[in-house]
Amino acid sequence: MILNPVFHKFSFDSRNFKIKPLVSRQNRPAVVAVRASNQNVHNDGFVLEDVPHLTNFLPDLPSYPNPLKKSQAYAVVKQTFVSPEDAVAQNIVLQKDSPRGVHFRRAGPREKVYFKSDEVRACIVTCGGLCPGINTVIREIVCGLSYMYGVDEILGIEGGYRGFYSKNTLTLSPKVVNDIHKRGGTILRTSRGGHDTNKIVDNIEDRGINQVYIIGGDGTQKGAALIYKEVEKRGLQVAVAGIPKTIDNDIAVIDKSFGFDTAVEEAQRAINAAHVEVESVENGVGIVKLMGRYSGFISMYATLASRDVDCCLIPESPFYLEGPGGLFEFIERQLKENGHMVIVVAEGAGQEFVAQSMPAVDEKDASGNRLLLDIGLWLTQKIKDHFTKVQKMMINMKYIDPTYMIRAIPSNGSDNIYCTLLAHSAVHGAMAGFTGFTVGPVNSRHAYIPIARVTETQKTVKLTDRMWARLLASTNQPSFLNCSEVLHHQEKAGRKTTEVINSERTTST
Ligand SMILES: Nc1ncnc2c1ncn2[C@@H]1O[C@H](COP(=O)(O)OP(=O)(O)OP(=O)(O)O)[C@@H](O)[C@H]1O
Ligand SMILES: O=P(O)(O)OC[C@H]1O[C@](O)(CO)[C@@H](O)[C@@H]1O
Ligand SMILES: [Mg+2]
Repeated sequence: MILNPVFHKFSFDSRNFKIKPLVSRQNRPAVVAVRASNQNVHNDGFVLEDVPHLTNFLPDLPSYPNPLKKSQAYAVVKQTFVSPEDAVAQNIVLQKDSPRGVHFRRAGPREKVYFKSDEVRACIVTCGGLCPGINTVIREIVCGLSYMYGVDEILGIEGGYRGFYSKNTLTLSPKVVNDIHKRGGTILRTSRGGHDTNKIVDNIEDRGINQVYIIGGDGTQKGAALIYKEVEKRGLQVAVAGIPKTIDNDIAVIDKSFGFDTAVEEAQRAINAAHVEVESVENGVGIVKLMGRYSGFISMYATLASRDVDCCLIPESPFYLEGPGGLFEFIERQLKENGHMVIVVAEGAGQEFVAQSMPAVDEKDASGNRLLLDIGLWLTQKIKDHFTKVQKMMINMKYIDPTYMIRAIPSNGSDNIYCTLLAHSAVHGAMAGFTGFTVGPVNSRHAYIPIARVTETQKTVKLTDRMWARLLASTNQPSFLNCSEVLHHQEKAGRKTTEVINSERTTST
C-alpha cells in the first residue's frame, strides 16, 4: 500500500478508547494493538487512514459546541454526534485470521466545531465534466450550511477553478438554490484546465473564504489536494472538502459516484431504442456508445440492467473482430439465431484499433486528458464493411451516440438522496475542522477519506472479478480472452493499479 505523507496515522488506546497519534516508522502503515478480548491485546492490524485536521497546523484553534445540539432537525435523534472512535472498514469480507485492515474516519457531525457560524464564509466550485446530481450537491451544501449550522455567507465560484481568479462570484442562499436539483448540469458552470494553486489560494485569502467545497473528478481532487497543501503552508484557517464527481464511476475507494445510477438508467432508453429499431428490421445491428474513458462501468451496468444487449465492449477488455471467437463470428451467429443484435460500446474501448486506422493524433483537453477517437463510428463502419463486402450479407446498422444526453439530465431519486448525504457529510466535516478530505460511501457507510487515497489510482472494471463474469454469463458473448491472457492484459494495464485496487477490494461483489 502506498502511504502519502499527508496521511495521519492513529492508534486506538485500548483502555480508554481515545485516538492518539502513532509514531510513523519510515512511512510504513500503522499497525496497532487493540484489545480483542477483555484480557488479551492482539496485534490485529487495525489501520486508520485519517484525514488532516486544522489543529494539526493551528494547534491553538478554539472549538465550540456544535449548534446541531440545538437544531430542531436533530432534536430527537438518539445519537446526534458521531463518536470520534467510529471508523469505516475498507474490507468488510474477512476471514477469521485476516488482519482488520484499513479503516477511514466515519463521516458525520462532531460534538465540537472549529468555526463560529457567523464567521463562516464558504465557497463552492464545480470542475470537470458534467454528471447528474451536481446541482443537488450544491443545493444541499447551501441548505445544510444554512439550516444545520446557521451559515449565511456562501459564495458560488463560477466556471471551475479558473473562476477563483477570473470571474465574479454568485451569492448562494437556500432561496437561490431551491429548485436547482431539477436541472441537469451545474448552475455554477464548470471548466477544464486553469488550475493555478497560488492564484486560487491568494483569492481564497483575499475574499476571506474559510471553507472550500470542491465538486469534481479525479483531476479536480488532485487540484483540491494542492489547494489544501498551500493553505496549510500559509497556516490559514481554511477547511478544504472534496466531493467526488464522475459519471465514469472511476474514483477509487468509494462504492460508487453520484449520478452513476441515473446514467445507467438513462442509458436504458438508448439501448431500448436500439433494440426496438433492430428488432423491426432484417439483420438489424444496433450499436450504442456510452461514456467511460478508461472504465467500462456505465456500459457494464447498463448491459446488466437491460437484457437487450448481446455484447458489451469496454476499455478494460481487449476484443478482436476476425477469426474464431471474434466479434464478427458472434454477430453472424446472433443474426442467424435471432435476426438482430445490440452492442454496447464504452467510448474508451478499442482505442488502439481506431488509432491504427487513422493518422496519429494525440490531442488533449485543457486539463491534459487525452481526447478519444470515435470507437462507435469506427466499429459501425467495420461491421458494415465486413458483412456487405466480405460476407455478402445485407445488414441494417443503427448507431446511437447518447453520451452527452445521458450526462446532462438531472439526477434520479436515489442519486438525489445520495447527493444529500455527500453534501451533509462534507459540511459536517468542514465544520468539525477536518480538511484535505474527500467524502464518500465505503461499504455503504459515509467516510472521510484522505484525498490522495482517491487520486492515486483510477477504479476500473476488473475482468477477474465476478461482476464481469456475471455480464459474460448474462449476454453469453465471447470473452475474447482466455484466462492467461486476462492476467497478461491486467499486468500490461499496470501492475500497480491492479494491486492497489485488489488491496482495496479483496472481495468480489
Ligand atoms: N494533477 C492536477 N493538479 C492540479 N489540478 C488538476 C490536476 N488535474 C486536473 N486538474 C484540474 O482539475 C480540473 C478538472 O480536471 P479534469 O478536467 O481532469 O476533470 P475531472 O475532475 O477529472 O472530472 P471528469 O474527468 O470526471 O470530467 C481542471 O480545472 C484541471 O485544471
Ligand atoms: O466534456 P468533455 O470535455 O467532452 O469530456 C467528455 C469526457 O468526460 C467524461 O464524461 C468524464 O467526466 C468522460 O466520460 C468523457 O470522455
Ligand atoms: Mg477525470
